[in-house]
Amino acid sequence: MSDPVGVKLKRLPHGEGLALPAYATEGAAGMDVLSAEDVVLEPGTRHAVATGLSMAIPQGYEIQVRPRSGLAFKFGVTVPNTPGTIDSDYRGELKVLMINHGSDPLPIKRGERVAQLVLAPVTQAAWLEVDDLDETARGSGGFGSTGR
Ligand SMILES: O=c1ccn([C@H]2C[C@H](O)[C@@H](COP(=O)(O)OP(=O)(O)OP(=O)(O)O)O2)c(=O)[nH]1
Ligand SMILES: [Mg+2]
Repeated sequence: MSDPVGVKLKRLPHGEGLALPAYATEGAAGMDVLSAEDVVLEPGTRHAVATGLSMAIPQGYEIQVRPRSGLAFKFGVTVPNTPGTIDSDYRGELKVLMINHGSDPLPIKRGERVAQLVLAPVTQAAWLEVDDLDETARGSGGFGSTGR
Protein backbone atom coordinates (compact mmCIF):
# COMPACT_ATOMS: atom_id res chain seq x y z
CA MET A 1 0.00 0.00 0.00
CA SER A 2 1.36 3.43 -0.89
CA ASP A 3 1.93 6.20 1.66
CA PRO A 4 -1.18 8.03 2.86
CA VAL A 5 -2.06 11.25 1.03
CA GLY A 6 -3.08 14.28 3.12
CA VAL A 7 -6.63 15.48 2.50
CA LYS A 8 -7.79 18.75 4.07
CA LEU A 9 -11.06 18.24 5.88
CA LYS A 10 -13.47 20.65 7.56
CA ARG A 11 -16.14 19.70 10.05
CA LEU A 12 -19.42 21.50 9.53
CA PRO A 13 -21.39 22.57 12.62
CA HIS A 14 -23.67 19.52 12.48
CA GLY A 15 -20.60 17.28 12.17
CA GLU A 16 -19.14 18.41 15.50
CA GLY A 17 -18.49 15.56 17.91
CA LEU A 18 -18.52 12.82 15.26
CA ALA A 19 -15.50 10.63 14.64
CA LEU A 20 -13.74 11.22 11.35
CA PRO A 21 -14.02 8.60 8.60
CA ALA A 22 -11.56 5.85 9.47
CA TYR A 23 -10.13 2.60 8.17
CA ALA A 24 -11.66 -0.22 10.24
CA THR A 25 -8.64 -2.48 9.73
CA GLU A 26 -5.02 -2.03 8.74
CA GLY A 27 -5.55 -3.19 5.17
CA ALA A 28 -8.95 -1.60 4.57
CA ALA A 29 -9.35 0.11 1.19
CA GLY A 30 -12.17 2.34 2.36
CA MET A 31 -12.68 4.66 5.32
CA ASP A 32 -16.07 4.13 6.92
CA VAL A 33 -17.98 7.40 6.95
CA LEU A 34 -20.63 8.21 9.54
CA SER A 35 -24.08 9.69 9.22
CA ALA A 36 -24.43 13.13 10.81
CA GLU A 37 -28.20 12.77 11.06
CA ASP A 38 -30.97 10.53 12.30
CA VAL A 39 -33.13 9.41 9.43
CA VAL A 40 -35.43 6.52 8.62
CA LEU A 41 -34.98 5.19 5.10
CA GLU A 42 -38.36 3.83 4.07
CA PRO A 43 -38.53 0.99 1.53
CA GLY A 44 -38.34 2.25 -2.03
CA THR A 45 -37.03 5.67 -1.00
CA ARG A 46 -33.68 7.40 -1.23
CA HIS A 47 -31.99 10.09 0.81
CA ALA A 48 -28.80 12.17 0.67
CA VAL A 49 -27.34 11.41 4.10
CA ALA A 50 -25.42 14.28 5.66
CA THR A 51 -21.88 13.57 6.87
CA GLY A 52 -21.10 16.98 8.36
CA LEU A 53 -17.83 17.03 6.40
CA SER A 54 -16.39 19.02 3.55
CA MET A 55 -12.93 18.54 2.12
CA ALA A 56 -10.32 19.66 -0.37
CA ILE A 57 -9.02 16.59 -2.17
CA PRO A 58 -5.60 17.18 -3.76
CA GLN A 59 -5.68 17.63 -7.53
CA GLY A 60 -5.06 14.34 -9.29
CA TYR A 61 -7.25 12.41 -6.83
CA GLU A 62 -10.94 11.72 -6.29
CA ILE A 63 -12.87 10.13 -3.47
CA GLN A 64 -15.23 7.33 -4.38
CA VAL A 65 -18.28 6.74 -2.20
CA ARG A 66 -19.01 3.06 -2.10
CA PRO A 67 -21.74 1.04 -0.37
CA ARG A 68 -21.06 -1.15 2.65
CA SER A 69 -21.74 -4.74 1.68
CA GLY A 70 -23.26 -5.51 5.08
CA LEU A 71 -26.04 -2.96 4.61
CA ALA A 72 -26.61 -4.17 1.05
CA PHE A 73 -26.70 -7.85 2.01
CA LYS A 74 -28.72 -7.58 5.23
CA PHE A 75 -31.13 -4.77 4.39
CA GLY A 76 -30.95 -4.14 0.62
CA VAL A 77 -29.66 -0.64 1.30
CA THR A 78 -27.05 0.64 -1.11
CA VAL A 79 -25.62 3.70 -2.85
CA PRO A 80 -27.56 4.22 -6.10
CA ASN A 81 -24.78 6.22 -7.79
CA THR A 82 -21.99 3.89 -6.73
CA PRO A 83 -19.21 4.70 -6.87
CA GLY A 84 -20.18 8.26 -6.01
CA THR A 85 -17.61 10.73 -7.27
CA ILE A 86 -16.25 13.48 -5.03
CA ASP A 87 -14.36 15.89 -7.26
CA SER A 88 -11.14 17.51 -6.07
CA ASP A 89 -12.66 20.98 -6.57
CA TYR A 90 -15.86 20.26 -4.59
CA ARG A 91 -16.09 22.21 -1.33
CA GLY A 92 -19.68 21.45 -0.35
CA GLU A 93 -20.80 18.86 2.16
CA LEU A 94 -20.02 15.27 1.30
CA LYS A 95 -23.35 13.45 1.20
CA VAL A 96 -23.97 9.76 0.89
CA LEU A 97 -26.83 8.92 -1.43
CA MET A 98 -28.65 5.86 -0.14
CA ILE A 99 -31.57 3.84 -1.46
CA ASN A 100 -33.59 1.19 0.31
CA HIS A 101 -34.32 -1.74 -2.01
CA GLY A 102 -35.37 -3.86 0.97
CA SER A 103 -38.82 -4.45 2.40
CA ASP A 104 -38.32 -2.86 5.83
CA PRO A 105 -37.64 0.70 6.93
CA LEU A 106 -33.98 1.18 7.94
CA PRO A 107 -33.42 3.60 10.82
CA ILE A 108 -30.03 5.30 10.43
CA LYS A 109 -28.70 6.86 13.61
CA ARG A 110 -26.26 9.76 13.81
CA GLY A 111 -22.79 8.23 14.20
CA GLU A 112 -23.59 5.03 12.29
CA ARG A 113 -21.38 3.98 9.42
CA VAL A 114 -23.28 4.38 6.18
CA ALA A 115 -20.70 3.98 3.40
CA GLN A 116 -16.99 3.88 2.70
CA LEU A 117 -14.71 6.41 1.05
CA VAL A 118 -11.88 5.34 -1.23
CA LEU A 119 -9.23 7.86 -2.22
CA ALA A 120 -8.12 7.09 -5.76
CA PRO A 121 -5.76 8.66 -8.29
CA VAL A 122 -7.41 10.14 -11.36
CA THR A 123 -5.91 10.79 -14.77
CA GLN A 124 -7.68 13.31 -16.95
CA ALA A 125 -7.93 12.42 -20.63
CA ALA A 126 -7.13 14.72 -23.52
CA TRP A 127 -9.08 13.79 -26.67
CA LEU A 128 -7.06 13.13 -29.82
CA GLU A 129 -9.73 13.23 -32.51
CA VAL A 130 -8.92 11.08 -35.57
CA ASP A 131 -10.72 9.88 -38.71
CA ASP A 132 -9.80 6.21 -38.29
CA LEU A 133 -9.02 3.99 -35.32
CA ASP A 134 -6.61 1.05 -35.44
CA GLU A 135 -8.15 -2.38 -36.07
CA THR A 136 -8.32 -5.03 -33.36
CA ALA A 137 -9.48 -8.65 -33.12
CA ARG A 138 -12.44 -7.55 -30.97
CA GLY A 139 -13.46 -4.77 -33.25
CA SER A 140 -16.94 -3.61 -32.29
CA GLY A 141 -17.86 -6.88 -30.54
CA GLY A 142 -19.09 -6.34 -27.00
CA PHE A 143 -22.00 -6.87 -24.66
CA GLY A 144 -21.47 -10.62 -24.42
CA SER A 145 -19.83 -11.17 -27.81
CA THR A 146 -17.35 -13.64 -26.28
CA GLY A 147 -20.13 -15.80 -24.81
CA ARG A 148 -21.54 -16.19 -21.32
O1 LIG B 1 -22.28 10.59 -3.74
C1 LIG B 1 -21.98 11.77 -3.95
C2 LIG B 1 -21.74 12.25 -5.24
C3 LIG B 1 -21.41 13.59 -5.40
N1 LIG B 1 -21.32 14.41 -4.32
C4 LIG B 1 -20.88 15.81 -4.51
C5 LIG B 1 -19.38 15.88 -4.70
C6 LIG B 1 -19.22 15.97 -6.18
O2 LIG B 1 -18.01 16.61 -6.52
C7 LIG B 1 -20.45 16.74 -6.58
C8 LIG B 1 -20.92 16.50 -7.98
O3 LIG B 1 -21.15 15.14 -8.14
P1 LIG B 1 -21.43 14.53 -9.59
O4 LIG B 1 -20.47 15.09 -10.59
O5 LIG B 1 -21.49 13.05 -9.43
O6 LIG B 1 -22.91 15.03 -9.83
P2 LIG B 1 -23.56 15.79 -11.06
O7 LIG B 1 -24.94 15.32 -11.14
O8 LIG B 1 -22.69 15.65 -12.29
O9 LIG B 1 -23.56 17.27 -10.50
P3 LIG B 1 -22.64 18.50 -10.93
O10 LIG B 1 -23.29 19.09 -12.12
O11 LIG B 1 -22.67 19.40 -9.72
O12 LIG B 1 -21.25 17.98 -11.21
O13 LIG B 1 -21.48 16.34 -5.66
C9 LIG B 1 -21.53 13.93 -3.05
O14 LIG B 1 -21.42 14.65 -2.06
N2 LIG B 1 -21.86 12.63 -2.90
MG1 LIG C 1 -20.67 16.26 -12.36
